[in-house]
Amino acid sequence: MRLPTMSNNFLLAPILECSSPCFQSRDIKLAVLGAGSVGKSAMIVRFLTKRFIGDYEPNTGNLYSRLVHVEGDQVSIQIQDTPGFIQVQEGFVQVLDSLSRCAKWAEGFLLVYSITDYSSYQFIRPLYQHIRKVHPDSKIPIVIVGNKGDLLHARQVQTDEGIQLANELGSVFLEISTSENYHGVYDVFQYLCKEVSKLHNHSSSGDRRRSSIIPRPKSPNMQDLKRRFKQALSSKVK
Ligand SMILES: Nc1nc2c(ncn2[C@@H]2O[C@H](COP(=O)(O)OP(=O)(O)OP(=O)(O)O)[C@@H](O)[C@H]2O)c(=O)[nH]1
Repeated sequence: MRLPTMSNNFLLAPILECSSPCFQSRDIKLAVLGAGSVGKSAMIVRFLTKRFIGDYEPNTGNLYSRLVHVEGDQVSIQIQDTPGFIQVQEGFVQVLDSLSRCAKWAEGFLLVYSITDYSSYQFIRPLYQHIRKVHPDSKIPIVIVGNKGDLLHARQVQTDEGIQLANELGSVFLEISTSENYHGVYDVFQYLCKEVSKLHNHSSSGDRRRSSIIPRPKSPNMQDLKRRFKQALSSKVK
């Protein structure tokens, strides 16, 4: 299957339609970032369809929308697939702009490099720092993924390097093969969805707590009302 190239960065997935209408009030918004052809589109499609589809048009920023199950609950997720920034020379400003917009929009991030491409690994740190800069106060979940784990003969990034980087940045790390192992991809997206859900729950319980300290409107004082009613009656009688 070839996915059509789209220029609209925030296009709502015409390719992978929702399995049923997306009625949830609060979507989980994820973004998949990485420099070059590290397998971002393949990972998203693998997660949503379970299939590995190996051939894609260069990605210009598709948004996928779908209902999925997270810990038994059905949730609506949106996944932004972002272009491989570094390789794009023309319209560089526009690409950076789309990165910033995406960083502001998403609530959970997947930073992907390919174990066969050292430069894609080197791009993870600045990406991570950019996201943290955009969300300075939040505990926004970020997972670092070393993809193409099946291409051992072409490995340029050692597993230890991935672990070390993630430890330094305080992030979660996983090395996976999108082509050979669906479960790795599934685990990564499930983890992110759970973490974002936790943040949603946390902020909504904050809302509940806030609303519980807002003073309830006072109910009318019945004794006072009765007294005034009696007074009014007795003055009429007079
Ligand atoms: N061997 C192997 N190939 C993979 C894997 N994941 C993706 N690929 C291949 O890597 C190439 C790039 O995959 P894409 O999903 O298009 O990568 P992308 O990051 O979306 O690339 P851009 O569109 O340039 O941003 C394709 O030929 C995929 O088939 C993997 O785990 N193993």
